[in-house]
Amino acid sequence: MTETPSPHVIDADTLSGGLKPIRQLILSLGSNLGDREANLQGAVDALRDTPDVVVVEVSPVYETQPVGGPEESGPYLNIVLLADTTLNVDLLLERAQAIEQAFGRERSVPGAPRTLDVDLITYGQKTIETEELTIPHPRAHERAFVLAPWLDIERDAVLPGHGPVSELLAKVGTDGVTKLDIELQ
Ligand SMILES: Nc1ncnc2c1ncn2[C@@H]1O[C@H](COP(=O)(O)OP(=O)(O)OP(=O)(O)O)[C@@H](O)[C@H]1O
Ligand SMILES: Nc1nc2c(c(=O)[nH]1)N=C(CO)CN2
Repeated sequence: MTETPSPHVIDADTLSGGLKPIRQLILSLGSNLGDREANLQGAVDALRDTPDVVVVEVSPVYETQPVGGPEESGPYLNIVLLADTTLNVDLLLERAQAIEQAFGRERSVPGAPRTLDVDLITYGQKTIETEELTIPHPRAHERAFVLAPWLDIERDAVLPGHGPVSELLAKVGTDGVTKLDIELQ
């Protein structure tokens, strides 16, 4: 008896010879508790130490007024990173959350002050909608604390589904976000 080969789907990874595709990734990092600068620098270092993640650009540091969250929230320091990765997006979220934990992040109410927040803004051109993850980040287009530092490191950046970051930032405005004279390594 001859065996019928089982049908299988050839995905993009298979077509590329089994090599995992490289995705360009935008990450937004924020801190408004503890030593905010040290928290951000530590997170950049931890991402640099992550196998299969190459940090390509680190934005200038911005001090930003808290958006949402409880009234007592203090100002944030925010940065944006551009990285290349071959990690799949679930592993990336896992890594981002492990780094948040390592910096003492406690999850309480949404928007609560935090030592470290790492948000995935884009993952290549992909659109992802699962229970754990929405990519592009659903609020990135309206957040000057994401758009301003992103534009600094990628002048022609485009947020998939929303358009050029320069146009989004012009719409949102830059009230409440101030570029600082701090350079992270
Ligand atoms: N693009 C994304 N990046 C990071 N987390 C995401 C994303 N999309 C969905 N999530 C989910 O959101 C959950 C809550 O994340 P978090 O506590 O960091 O929210 P937040 O930072 O308070 O608010 P916001 O999502 O508005 O930035 C996470 O557990 C994660 O599963
Ligand atoms: N300025 C500022 N405000 C926020 C931030 C942040 O990083 N910066 N993060 C939030 C939840 O992710 C909610 N509000």
